[in-house]
Formats: sequence, C-alpha cells, structure tokens
Amino acid sequence: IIGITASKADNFAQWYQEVVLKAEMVEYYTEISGFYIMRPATMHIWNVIRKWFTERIEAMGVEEANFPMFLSSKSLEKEKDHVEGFAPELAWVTKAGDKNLEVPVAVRPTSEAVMYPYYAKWIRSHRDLPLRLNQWNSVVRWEAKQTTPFLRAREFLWQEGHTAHVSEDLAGEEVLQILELYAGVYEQLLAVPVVRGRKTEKEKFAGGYYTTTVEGYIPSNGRGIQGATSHCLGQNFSKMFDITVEDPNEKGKHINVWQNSWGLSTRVIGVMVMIHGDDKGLVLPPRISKVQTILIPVGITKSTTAEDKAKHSEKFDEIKATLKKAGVRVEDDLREGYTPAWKFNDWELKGVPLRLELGPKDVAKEVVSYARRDTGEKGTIPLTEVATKVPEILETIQSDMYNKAEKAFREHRLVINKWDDVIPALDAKNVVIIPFCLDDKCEDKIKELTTGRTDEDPNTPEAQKAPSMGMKSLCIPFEQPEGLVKGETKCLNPECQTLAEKFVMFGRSY
Ligand SMILES: O=C1CCCN[C@@H]1CCCn1cnc2cc(F)c(F)cc2c1=O
Ligand SMILES: [Mg+2]
Repeated sequence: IIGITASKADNFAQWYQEVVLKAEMVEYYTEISGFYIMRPATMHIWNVIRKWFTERIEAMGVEEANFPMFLSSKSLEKEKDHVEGFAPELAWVTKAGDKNLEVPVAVRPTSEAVMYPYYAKWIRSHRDLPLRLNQWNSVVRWEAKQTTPFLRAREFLWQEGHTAHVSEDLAGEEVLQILELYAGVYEQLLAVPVVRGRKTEKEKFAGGYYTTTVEGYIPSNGRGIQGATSHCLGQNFSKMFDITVEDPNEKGKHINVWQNSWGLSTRVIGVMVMIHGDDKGLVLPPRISKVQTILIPVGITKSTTAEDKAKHSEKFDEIKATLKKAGVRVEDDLREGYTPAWKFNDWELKGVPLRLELGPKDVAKEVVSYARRDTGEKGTIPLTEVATKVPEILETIQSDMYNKAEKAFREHRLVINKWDDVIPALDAKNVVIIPFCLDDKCEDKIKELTTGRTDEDPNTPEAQKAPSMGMKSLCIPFEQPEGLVKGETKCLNPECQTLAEKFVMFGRSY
C-alpha cells in the first residue's frame, strides 16, 4: 500500500500535499500551475456545506442569483481606489478567436463590480430593501505567492453574498448573523473551532467599512488562518455605484443604501485536512464524510465451511441494511484479491471515520467489531444494537474531534502582557493576544520586530536558517480577555507610546 510517506510532525507541507492527493481529494492541474481538480471526495464535502449554509440563508430571506463571470474595465474603474492593490491578481481576456477584443474583460476575482450596477438599477425605493442575493461560483485571482490545494489556489469555489439595507443597524445585524453561520460550518460540520472577531483597519477589506472574521489555528505549525469573512461595506459601494433609495422619513431626500458582502470558500476543506489529518492520511468528521462507515468481511478462508459462509453473508447484509435504514452512509468493501489489512489502510488513508469488521467468529458471538479512525479505539457491538450504537459512535467521533481541536486552540492562544514573552510564545507554536493600540503603523512595526530567526536547530548552517515570518494581526476577538484598563494599559509594542485600545490576537499566519 502506498501510504503517506511524509510525517505530519516533521514535514507538514509535504504531508499535506500527499494526503490530499492520495486520499483522492484533488489532482494537480499540471497544464497551468495554481489550479487543482476537485474530485468526488471533495465535492461531497463542499455539497454538504452548501446544503447546510443554503438552508439557513434561505430562512433569512437570501435568494440565489448567478451573474456573469467577466468584468468590464469600466465597472472596475468605479472601485479603482481599492482594486489597484489587487490589480496584479486580475486575469484578463484580451482575445476571442484570432481577434483582439476591443475592450479586454477581466475574469471576476469577486463580483461587487459585476453586481452593483444592477443593484443600482433594481433598488429604487426602501420597499426594495433588503435586497439579499447569494451566488455559488468560482473566482480567479492570479496569486503571486506559492499556491497549495484548497488554501491558496488561482481559482476556487466559494459563495459570495451581497446584500443591501436601509440602515447601518440592519446591515450590522446581518453581518454577525452570517459570521455565526460561518462559525457553524467550521464548528458543527468540520469539527474545527474558530475565534470570532473583527479585522484591524490594516487587515480589513480596503473597500469596506469593517470586516468580521472567523479565525482558525493550525496546531502543526502554530499559525493562524483566516477562515471566512463577513464585511459591512457601509455606504462605500453605494456611493461608487450610486445605489440610493428615497429616505422613508424625509420626502425628496435620498440615502445611499448600507451594504454587506460575505464569502466562504473551499479553503475550509484545507483547514479541516490540516487540523484532523494524521500520518495514516485523512481523518474526516462524520457529518461531512461521504462514507461514514466501511463494512469489511474478515476471517473468511478456504477452510470456512459453506454453512458459516452463508451465515456470515446473511449477517453482513443485515448489518448493511440496518445501517442504511438508520441513515448511516455505509459502504462495504468486497474487493477480491486484497487482504483486510490492505483494505484497512486504504479506508484509513481516505479518512473514513468508522470501520466495521465482520468475521465468522463475530457472527458466532453475534457481534461486529469496530475501529474508530480518530482515536484507533477498537471494540465490539452486539448485532442487535448496531442501529443505535453506530450512529452514537459517529456522533461521539464528531464531538471528540471538535473537543480535541478546541483544546489545542485554547491552549495555544496566550494572553501576553510582556513584550519579551511574544517571540518565545510564537516559537512554541502559539498565537498571542496582546494589548494593542490598533494603529496600522504600529502593526507594521510589530511585524518587523517579530520577524527574525528561530533557532530550531543550532547545527543548521546560518544560510539555511529559515527566518521566521513576523506576526500579523488576526482579529480583535469579540470575546475580550480581562485586564485592559482604558487609559492606563499601554500598547505592548515597546516602541509604541500609545495606550492600548483592545486585546488583539496576533500570530504567524497563512
Ligand atoms: O471577501 C469578500 C466576500 C465575498 C465578496 N467579496 C468580498 C471582498 C473581496 C475582497 N477582494 C479580494 N481579492 C480581490 C482580488 C482582486 F484581483 C480584485 F480585483 C479584487 C479583490 C477584492 O475585492
Ligand atoms: Mg488575496
């Protein structure tokens, strides 16, 4: 069996690539770098997320739309001040057939500029509000940085919600509702804990008013990762695109609508793989796993009597039927010519949460043997209890996986009140929560002050020592630790004389 050769602890990047490839989640699109083929195992997870999220936003009154994937430079022009920073990522179509296009068109990296001219057309009166549209599509951003499956790709699947409201309060309420759904995708489906918070001015979406975010943590390297973002755009875009309604309280007066935009992408799958996977491969949370339970016959040899074989296959089929009826996504592996051990490895590589083994001995004892993928725990289940015990074990696996990841994040989220403790904390794979003044320049300085060498191994030749990246602000956690005294506590940056405004979570990050 060609299992995973890289060890997660020793070579995380290599391990990750091997796992997503060998678990048949992605294939590299070798024709053009930075693009990946997403295979059924991935699309099943994405579709579970899509169903879960769609049910909930539909209940909020969000409707689905589908806009063209190309942007005219004219409409891009309208948002030029914040797009210029993104210009290097824009992909352009300049030709059709052998003819040059009069006006080149850009492939959407996000759809504000595609959608908002039509929001301006459709939104006339406050009775047209709230307008709430979401689209599931893919976007293209020609990333300059190193790409990697799910986490940073030049094309990725996401949903992008775009809403318009008559007031800041109504917009603000929805921003947080959506953020809580994003947290739910991570915590309820992917068994991944996230910290909810607001981005600093430096890290927010430049075209927006404020950005709220769910932030993840990768124990293997102690880095933070942005999970999904829900922005209040304020009136910035409605001023750029002239989206106004008559003021319901003042005849003849017009007000620019208040907008939000929110997105969650297939990055969530990469985060799940990185957190839960191990050296045998994927470890999938049962709620999103295509196969929740794999049923494998064992112990059938040439000397097994015909009678035992018959009894065995009767019980085998019974278990499968019982589980299907109980709503468990169960498959059997009857492949000829492969040993049970080979099959165990294969399904472990693919991350199937629960394995059931049935042999003639089990049949005689009227039990089925099980093995949990997350903990390796083994045991037996009386055949009469399969319909209740298996779903129970699957739910236990789901919550144990979440609790394990939550503990790891909680224990590596350190409130730090002494600057000298920061770098050692980062080197010990923590993210830090520090009193911070919230000033952009100070944030730049903090990144600089924390970029340096980490003496992983004194024997590494000087030239090869990886300079550890500096820490970035991840978010201003909604849940603020105690101990910041307004007007007294100072910003932790030793070169900053300003008072601290908030505790802010910083870390090395993706
Ligand atoms: O992040 C979201 C959620 C879904 C809707 N959009 C917002 C803001 C997207 C921010 N963003 C992010 N990346 C971009 C890349 C580009 F090449 C470009 F031209 C523009 C952007 C850009 O505006
Ligand atoms: Mg980007």
